[in-house]
Amino acid sequence: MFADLKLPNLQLSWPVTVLAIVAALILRSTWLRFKRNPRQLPYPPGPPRRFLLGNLADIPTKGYEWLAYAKLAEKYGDVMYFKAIGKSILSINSYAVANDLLEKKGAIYSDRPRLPMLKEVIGWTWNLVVQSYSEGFAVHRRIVQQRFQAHIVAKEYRPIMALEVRILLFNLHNRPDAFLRHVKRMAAAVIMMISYGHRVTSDQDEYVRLAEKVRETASGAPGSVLVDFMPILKYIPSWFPGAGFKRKAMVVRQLSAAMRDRPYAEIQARLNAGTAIPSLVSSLIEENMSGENVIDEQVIKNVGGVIYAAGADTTVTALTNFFLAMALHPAVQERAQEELDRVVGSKRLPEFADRSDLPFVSAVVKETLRWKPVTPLGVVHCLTEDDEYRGTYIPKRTVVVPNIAAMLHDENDYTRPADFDPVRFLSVDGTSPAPDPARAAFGFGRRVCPGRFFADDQLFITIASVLQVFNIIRPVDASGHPVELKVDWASGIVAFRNITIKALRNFRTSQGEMGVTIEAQDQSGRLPSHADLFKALWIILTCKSIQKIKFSLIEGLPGGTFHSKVEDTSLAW
Ligand code: HEM
Repeated sequence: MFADLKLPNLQLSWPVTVLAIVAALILRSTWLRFKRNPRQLPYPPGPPRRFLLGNLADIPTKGYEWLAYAKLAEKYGDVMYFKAIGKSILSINSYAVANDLLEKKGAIYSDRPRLPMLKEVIGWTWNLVVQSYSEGFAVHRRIVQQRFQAHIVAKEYRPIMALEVRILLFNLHNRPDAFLRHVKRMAAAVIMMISYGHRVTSDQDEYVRLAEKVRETASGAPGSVLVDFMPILKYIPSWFPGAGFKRKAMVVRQLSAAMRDRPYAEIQARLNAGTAIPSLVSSLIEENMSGENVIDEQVIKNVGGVIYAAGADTTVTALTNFFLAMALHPAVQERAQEELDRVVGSKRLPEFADRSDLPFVSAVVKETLRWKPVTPLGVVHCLTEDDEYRGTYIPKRTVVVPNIAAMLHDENDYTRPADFDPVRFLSVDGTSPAPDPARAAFGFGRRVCPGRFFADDQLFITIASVLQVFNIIRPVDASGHPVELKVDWASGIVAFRNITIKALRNFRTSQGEMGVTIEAQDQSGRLPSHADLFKALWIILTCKSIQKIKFSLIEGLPGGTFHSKVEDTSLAW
C-alpha cells in the first residue's frame, strides 16, 4: 500500500531554494526585531552605517580611543551607538548617562562582554576585572569587596601603606632620579604584603618584575582591539604574518599564570612551615582548611592574582601623573606645602588623621585622579537585557564603553579641564566645589572598583608625605633652562624641599664605616646649611622601621658635597 503512495515532486531549482531561505531568514529576523523592539524605536544616534561593514571603520581602535569617542560625541551626542559585524557598542560620554544606565540600571548593565582577545586568546577568564556572570564573577567579587571595605582598609592596610611610604621617601632620597622605580616598588610592596604577606624589598623582587612584565606585554584597552570585533581572528596561527597579537598573548598568558601561581605556592610553603605572615590569601586558605568557609583553591589563587594585577599598576599610574603635575605646576606644589607646614609642621610626617585638616592636599589627590584618568575608557560593561533610553532602543549584549576621560574633562563640571587646578574642589566664596572625580574615575554600578577606598588612601598618604619632604622640580638642561617635559609620564626630578640633591653615592670611610656622599645645594644654588640638610634627612627617617639608620655629618666639602656616616646599617637598602 505504501509503495503506491506517490509524494509530490518537491525538487526545486537551487535559485528558488536560496531565495526561499533568504526570505525566511529576513522574515525571522524582522519578527524577532519586532518582538524585542515592539515600538520600533530607533537606535541611539551615531555615525551612519555602511553597507555590510556597518560602523566598522568608525569604531576607534587606533590608540587614544577616548579622544576619538569624545570627538564623535561632539557631533552625535553624549550617548552613541555603533554596529558592526553583528556587534553593538554604546559609547557613554557624560556622567549623567553613566549614572542613568550603569548606576541606576546596574542590574542589567553590569556584565562583561565576551572579550575574545583578553579571555579566549590571553586566557583571563580567571580575572575578576573581565569576568562575566557565567565565569564566577559573584564569588570572586564578594571576596574582594569584603576584604577592601573602607573600615578594613583603615584598620588593617593603612599601617602597611604608612610603612611603605616611608621606605619610598628613603629610596627617593637615595636615588631621586629613579622615582618611578621606587613608586612601582612601593605599590607592589603594599599589595604583596596585604595579599600574601610577602615583603618586597627591592624593585628587582621576583613578583614586582613579573607584574611589570605583564603590564609591559599586555596592552590595548579591553574592547578596543580588532579581534574583539572579529573573534574569528583568534584562529590565525601565531606564526602567520600579522598575528603578532597572538604571539604576545601567549607570553602574557604564561606570565599571568606565573603571577598567580608563584606567590600562592610560596604562601602555602610558609603556612606549612608555620612562618606565614597573616594576609588576605593566608586567611582564605586557613578558613578553607578549617572548613569555616569553603572556597575553591583556584578562586583563592585568582583573588590573590587580581588584586596584584588590578591594584599595583593603577596606583603607579596615578602617582606618576602626580609627579608630572607637580613638576609642571610649582605654584600648586607650594600651596600644598604651605598647608602641610601649617597643619603637620616639620617634626613629623603626615598621618591619615590629618586628612580632614588638609583640604588643599586632598584636592590635589582628586585633581590627580581627574587630570589624567588612570583608565580613560574604564572597563567595558555588557547589557544583559534589551533596554530603552531617551526614546531609543539598546539591544541586549550591547558592549558599553564608558568614556571616563570625557566625563572627567566635561567643561560643564570642570572649567578649563586641561588645567591641573585643585582649587576647583574647594568651596571658594560660597561657590560649590566641582564634583568628586571618584564618582567616575573608579567606574560604575555593580562593577565599581572594589579597591577605591584603598587606592584613595594610598594616594593621599603618598602625595602628602612626598610633598612634605621633597620639592618636585623640572630637570634643567646644560644651560640651566627647564627641560620641556613630554606628557609621557616618565620625567621629573625629586628634590628635598629647599635643597636639591644632585647625587648620592655610598662610600666607606678609612675605618671601614658605611657612609653616603650627598651633593646638595639650596634653591639659589648655595650650599645648604648643615642644619637644613639634617632637617631634611631627619624628616625622611622618621619611620619606625628605619629609625635605626642614623646619619651623622662627617664633613662638608667644596661644591656642595657632604660626607655623612651611616651609624647603624642594620637595615640594608
Ligand atoms: C588609582 C587607582 C585605581 C583606579 C583609578 C581604578 C579604577 C578602576 C576602574 C575604572 C574599574 C572598572 C570599573 C567598572 O567596570 O565600571 C576598576 C575595577 C577594578 N579594580 Fe580598580 N582602580 C584603582 C585601584 C585599584 C586597586 C588598588 C585595586 C585592588 C584592590 C583594584 C581592584 C579592582 C578590581 C578587582 C576591579 C574589577 C571589579 C569588577 O569587575 O567587578 N583597583 N578599577
